Amino acid sequence: MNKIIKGTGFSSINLQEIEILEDYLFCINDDGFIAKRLSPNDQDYNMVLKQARSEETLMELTEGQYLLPGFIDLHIHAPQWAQTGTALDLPLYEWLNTYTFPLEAKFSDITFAEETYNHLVDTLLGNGTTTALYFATIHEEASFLLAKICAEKGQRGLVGKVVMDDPAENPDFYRDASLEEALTGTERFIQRVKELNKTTKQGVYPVVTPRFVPSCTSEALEGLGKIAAKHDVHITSHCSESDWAHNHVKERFGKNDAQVLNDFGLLTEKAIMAHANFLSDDDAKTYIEQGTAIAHCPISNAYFANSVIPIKHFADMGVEIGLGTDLSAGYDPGIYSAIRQAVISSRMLEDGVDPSKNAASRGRAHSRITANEAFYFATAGGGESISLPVGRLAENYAFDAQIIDTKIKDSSMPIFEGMNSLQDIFQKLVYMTQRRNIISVFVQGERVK
Ligand SMILES: Nc1nc2[nH]cnc2c(=O)[nH]1
Repeated sequence: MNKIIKGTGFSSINLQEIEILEDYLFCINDDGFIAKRLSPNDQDYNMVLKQARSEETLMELTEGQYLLPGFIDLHIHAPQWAQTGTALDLPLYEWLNTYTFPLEAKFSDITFAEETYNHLVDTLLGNGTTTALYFATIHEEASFLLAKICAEKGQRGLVGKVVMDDPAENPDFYRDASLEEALTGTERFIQRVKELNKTTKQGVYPVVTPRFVPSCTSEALEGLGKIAAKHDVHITSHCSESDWAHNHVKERFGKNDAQVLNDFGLLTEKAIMAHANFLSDDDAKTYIEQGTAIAHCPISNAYFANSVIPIKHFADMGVEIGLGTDLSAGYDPGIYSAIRQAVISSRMLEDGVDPSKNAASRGRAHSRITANEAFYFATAGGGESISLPVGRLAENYAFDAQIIDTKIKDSSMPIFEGMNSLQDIFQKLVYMTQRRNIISVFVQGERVK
């Protein structure tokens, strides 16, 4: 074994249940997978422990330290890192045109891209995000640079070079030069990232990325669907995010976003669609049939989605769901905040928000999710969404993990001797971990923080 980690970890079994892996040994092989997981009751436990000690391959967590799976961010606009924490005062359409497109246009400058992307990937790893699905920009070089930075820093990156080719919908200063260039550039990008992946232990993956239906011509959407099928790659986009975006697509095509994307071959097992607030039940059934996932972005939804997505309803139907920060429509680079906001927003949907209405008609019943469910979305659900063996501290999964130290200096974690069960501690980790508590991060068995 390459290394053996001894400690207490938490990992999702399913949406509701968390496994408490008390004092387990996690045996990591040279390829960075968990080859074996041993509990203190297992016969081999003491022998493996002794051997690891003598071979100096053992890493032992100390008291107050816990292991969690690394988080998976299913929706993040890398160039928008530069404006994160600002510009949240306008509705989606105006926000895109006033702030976001002018910023993204600057990524023709590779030096600016390098500075922004290095800082972002370091920040995400520091916050426990071991896998990220990125929108880059329309620029091939800057998009490829982002994939290279992920590869070098040890993050599992899924990177999309964005397509937005419709002259009627995008500004002159920021759109693809032509349909032809959008499609050939996408194919070239896919080939370059696939080549890079051959020498990247944790994997980097190209993603077909029509920005959203309103920004693309039908020819581009059709071409991208064909390219995704030909190269068997991931697909991402935005779907039915806001009143404006949802209605715009309906007016143009006479049907919902999800059905349009499906008609163009853009809803597949490897497709991840951000937001999806206005999905109908028929749309959700299409997602389930195709194996397409929702990237739930609860913070950004509070600013731009005009609604709270009934995420519990879609989870109960069986849609695959993960979480996204949606920088910079969301302001926090860490998935912990997305977990917390997912719970809070679902509670507000269930109870309703207008105190002038009576309680019985104020909210939408059965909408709340638990911390366990939101944690599932951030880990195992994210892994299922991208069809990769990540998001669990389980055998045959990549060892992507974060070590949380609850006793570190200046920690704000109220855990007192003998007061808290491990179930309580798990909840405190979910609700109260801050960046300073995340003392180590591993991706594919390699320590990256
Ligand atoms: N939240 C969000 N929605 C979008 N819809 C199209 N582009 C974007 C974007 O950059 N952010």
